[in-house]
Amino acid sequence: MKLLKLPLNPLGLYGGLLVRNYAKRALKTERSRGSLKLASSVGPKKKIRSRNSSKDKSESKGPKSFRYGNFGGLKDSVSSNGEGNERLLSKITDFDQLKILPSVRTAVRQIIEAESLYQGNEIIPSPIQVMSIKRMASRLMDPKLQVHAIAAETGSGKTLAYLVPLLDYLKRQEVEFPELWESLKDKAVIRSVILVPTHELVTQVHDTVSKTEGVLGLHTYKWGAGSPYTEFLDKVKERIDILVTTPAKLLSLFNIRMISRADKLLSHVKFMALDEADTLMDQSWIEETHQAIRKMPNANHVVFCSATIPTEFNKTLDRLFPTLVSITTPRLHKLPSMLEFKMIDASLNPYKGSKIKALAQTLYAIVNDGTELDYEKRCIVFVNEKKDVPGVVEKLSKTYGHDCVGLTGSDTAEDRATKIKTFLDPPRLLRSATTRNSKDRNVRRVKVPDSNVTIVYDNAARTEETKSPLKVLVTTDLMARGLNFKGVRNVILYDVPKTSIDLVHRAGRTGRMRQSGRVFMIVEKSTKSWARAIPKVVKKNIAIS
Ligand SMILES: Nc1ncnc2c1ncn2[C@@H]1O[C@H](COP(=O)(O)OP(=O)(O)OP(=O)(O)O)[C@@H](O)[C@H]1O
Repeated sequence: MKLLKLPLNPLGLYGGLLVRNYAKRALKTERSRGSLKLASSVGPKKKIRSRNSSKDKSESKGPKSFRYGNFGGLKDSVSSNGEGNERLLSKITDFDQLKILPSVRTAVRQIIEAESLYQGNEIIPSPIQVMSIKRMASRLMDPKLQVHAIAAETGSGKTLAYLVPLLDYLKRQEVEFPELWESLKDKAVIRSVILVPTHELVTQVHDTVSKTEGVLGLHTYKWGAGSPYTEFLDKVKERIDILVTTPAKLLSLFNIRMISRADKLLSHVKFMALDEADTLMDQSWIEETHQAIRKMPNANHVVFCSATIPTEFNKTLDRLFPTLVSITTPRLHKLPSMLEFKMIDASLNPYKGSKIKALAQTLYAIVNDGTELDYEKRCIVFVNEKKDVPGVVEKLSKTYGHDCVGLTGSDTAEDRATKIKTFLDPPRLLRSATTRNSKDRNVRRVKVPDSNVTIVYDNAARTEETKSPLKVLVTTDLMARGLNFKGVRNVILYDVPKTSIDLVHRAGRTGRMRQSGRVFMIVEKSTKSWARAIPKVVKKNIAIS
């Protein structure tokens, strides 16, 4: 499809353009002083090329870097200014060294203490947090539009990487622009918006954001699946400093009869963040996302955030926002460093092609391997197709007796929230750490034939009072994005993911923020050639592209 390139104004203003592969309409973007005006021109509706029809370039090129799946599709992760970043990251090891208001620093520490499972001796900013806070602090209050794209590996603390600048912006606006603040503080306005793709993420991100209300006196609101309009209206009357919602929900503002001027509510939004941005800018989302962004024309800051930068997404952002500043860490597109990656070949004995048997064996190994002895174990099983979830759940529950739930987009929002809670919460302590008499504890290691899986039999895990129950969640990519499964140590890829993007996000549900984690991938005749290299890629710390 020919790209329709319209003239770029030397002052950085830019005409419309055709967002290839994603949008059906030309996006016409122009920028006036300090504000972003996105007006869609009714560009000719272009047929969206289906992703599978595009010949995957990596197939023709052969394995230049580690390309994976039908089409790798990840932008080669050359992090900008590698040298400089290394120096910066070695110097800054404390939030006190970052230019943020003391009250915001206090709020950040409270959030991390309340939420993080990482029990290091002191709280230190993660690399992406250092880089994004440092980068944005320098011109945070400039009246001109600034666009940033934050990208780092899964579980690296990206939420705070965009939230800290947002909090600092709101609080500095109050202090440095007192007249403006006086005119806003008692008004029905929304000051900033965080857009995410799923209602689970609305809840998760708002749980974090709401922890700032006490120390920073901010009014936050999550407008999720079940939130009634009347509740929203009550909240907005009291001013909403940070609204966490989805693009569709934000757009529904314009369908509420009781709100005559929804545009006025959003005219004061000065900071917007799009988390899991490559999803929000994907072909199935971009219409809504584009419209939602257009409804906030006076934003000073637009921050895109993701753990993966698909090539097309990168091109789209470059064309939509030529002044965009990308902030990436050297670990972008690498699987978490603490991850153990194991493969089970279902085509070999004893599975003889049965993936469900391979899955059952892996779960058996997890139950009996003596890990997480004093805690309830949890495992997430990812399948490629929603239609396969019930069958896998049925087999695991009925044939193998596992405590197993299935979760897909067909579930109601309430059911999804109930089912996922056990996996998002920190691990449940089963009993005080029982001392095991080491002399009668024996551990046997049995290697599963033709695989790199070793089953560790630990008798301490098998006696009734110390048996660790295992809860299993079977789901799809719907739950692979952004969800912070706290302390989940095991992810099983029942199907080989179709793309590198899916692989990175699924595997990234474990091994988060310097914690250990294991990924077991079940391969079969048709997939093992692709997948064979992955354990080495992880071991050698190579980026997946
Ligand atoms: N500086 C820090 N020190 C310790 N723990 C942290 C720090 N920053 C964030 N965390 C914790 O790390 C975990 C992962 O953070 P977060 O969910 O923001 O990661 P992410 O990069 O957004 O992951 P994903 O790419 O999967 O969305 C959370 O439990 C969070 O509380």
